[in-house]
Amino acid sequence: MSTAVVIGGGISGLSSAYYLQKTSHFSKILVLESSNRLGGWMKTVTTPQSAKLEMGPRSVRPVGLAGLNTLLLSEELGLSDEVVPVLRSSPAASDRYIYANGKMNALPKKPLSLLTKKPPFSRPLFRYFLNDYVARKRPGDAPDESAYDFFSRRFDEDFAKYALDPLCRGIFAGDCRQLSLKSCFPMLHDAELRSRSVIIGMLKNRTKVKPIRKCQLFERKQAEKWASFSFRNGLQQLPYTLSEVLKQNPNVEISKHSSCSDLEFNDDGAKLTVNGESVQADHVVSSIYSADLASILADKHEDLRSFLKNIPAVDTVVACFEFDEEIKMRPGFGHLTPSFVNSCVLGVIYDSCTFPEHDRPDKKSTRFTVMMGGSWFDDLKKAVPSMSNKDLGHFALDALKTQLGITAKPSNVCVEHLPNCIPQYVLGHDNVLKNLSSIIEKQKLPLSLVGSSYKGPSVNDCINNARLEMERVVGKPLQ
Ligand SMILES: Cc1cc2nc3c(=O)[nH]c(=O)nc-3n(C[C@H](O)[C@H](O)[C@H](O)COP(=O)(O)OP(=O)(O)OC[C@H]3O[C@@H](n4cnc5c(N)ncnc54)[C@H](O)[C@@H]3O)c2cc1C
Ligand SMILES: C=Cc1c2[nH]c(c1C)Cc1[nH]c(c(CCC(=O)O)c1C)Cc1[nH]c(c(C)c1CCC(=O)O)Cc1[nH]c(c(C)c1C=C)C2
Repeated sequence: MSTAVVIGGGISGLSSAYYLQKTSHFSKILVLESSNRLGGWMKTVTTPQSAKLEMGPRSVRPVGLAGLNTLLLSEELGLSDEVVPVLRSSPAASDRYIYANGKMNALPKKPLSLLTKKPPFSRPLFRYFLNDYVARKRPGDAPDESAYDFFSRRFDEDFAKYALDPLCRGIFAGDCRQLSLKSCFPMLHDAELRSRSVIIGMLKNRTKVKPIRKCQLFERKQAEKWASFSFRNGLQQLPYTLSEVLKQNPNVEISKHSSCSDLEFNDDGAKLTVNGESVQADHVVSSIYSADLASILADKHEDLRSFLKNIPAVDTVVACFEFDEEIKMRPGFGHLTPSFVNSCVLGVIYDSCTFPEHDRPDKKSTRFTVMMGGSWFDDLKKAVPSMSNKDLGHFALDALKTQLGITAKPSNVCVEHLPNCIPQYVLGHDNVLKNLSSIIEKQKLPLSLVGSSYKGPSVNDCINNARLEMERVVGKPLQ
């Protein structure tokens, strides 16, 4: 009997177990989750009036191979009729704003609008794109470059400040001056190597994704032109359904309230300590934050630990609001704030515009999410010294007032502090990954590293990277 132990019951751990149980490579798969719920950062709170509040991710983009993989998985899990799509024609897909210089600035969405100067930018956007055409190219072996330096060099510093800076806050809750271009935006990095202009290089590299087998959800997404999607009961429905499907397999055991506190590899595989008891495994899949893995690894794995600890992560505070009235405002997905405008408040999501299906069904209401902290968590601590959920809620409500003019009293407020929730791919991240793989390979450790710490933070990345790694373990493609 051979056993695989998966540490962590978030989307990465559950997808790893799902892909593993498709083969008979292991006769037993044990998923350990330290908390009392599955899903990790994917967490939907349902209010007593049946509104859905997303405390973590809220939508998935069905683009690229990884997006297709999530559609395939959703269909396999029987979730096709539960999908709630956002169409490309919806303002929630096309309209995004930057709150800067005291007002809301719509990001250009039509090619013609690139020709005129649109605040907050000081020049028409096509001028930045001309810069890209004549910009100095760096050799392929040049040292890792920050996203900010790349954008300043290729486009303009103004563009980096007003467009890239908020974008990095809206994906990594991070500082573009510290994030690695190559690790955070590999497509841009590759485009520069391939072409004189990054924009042309990106356009050239657009490949048509084709499913390896019939996928009705993919066909629907193409026909209906989806920009993103969630599920009827919120995004948490995906990990919950995954766990329900896994529980039907007698070879899989999912154990909540099971914290792994020690992990040591030996000649027989691996020995784990779970709630004080010893568990033996032939293979270990770690889906937890890399520095948390470092903290449970035995001293003899110091080489591995030192690289795992080298991947920083940031905390965020998520504040969800529900107002029992219709709040009239410009439609869109939401707005972001550049760090020089308001370091603590990263941005606001207009949830009711994106997923009206998640509003309470019995009366008109409006939901918003304010995201705070990230790389500027210390500034948030200074602004809200108590860091109590109540005070953080008031601080977020103040931002809604200043940035959107909302003065109504919310009927529901849900605030959560998410520690180390977004790993940061800072300069040198690619080297850390190379070192980790090389140690695992050289020492033949029966260890898989999956999860948002390594090769992409999106839900799509987490699921797709879990599949790719499980394929490596079992030595064959898994569909
Ligand atoms: C606020 C926020 C908004 C986001 N928005 C989006 C979005 O809109 N779209 C998108 O695609 N992505 C988004 N993301 C990113 C995405 O949600 C995450 O990257 C992804 O959910 C991470 O999943 P994971 O399984 O890798 O890790 P986690 O969700 O962290 O799962 C790890 C699990 O392991 C458990 N665990 C930890 N230590 C132990 C231990 N020692 N023993 C046992 N169990 C342990 C934890 O309790 C947890 O359940 C967002 C993330 C955040 C935080
Ligand atoms: C704390 C602020 C954050 C907001 N979203 C995230 C954080 C950390 C995390 C996140 N958001 C997206 C992804 C997936 C990226 C992908 O490759 O699919 C992650 C990890 C999606 C996303 N959200 C925004 C953008 C521009 C993107 C990229 C993909 C896309 O174009 O849809 C915008 C955005 N995010 C946040 C806000 C307030 C916001 C506003 C417009 C919050």
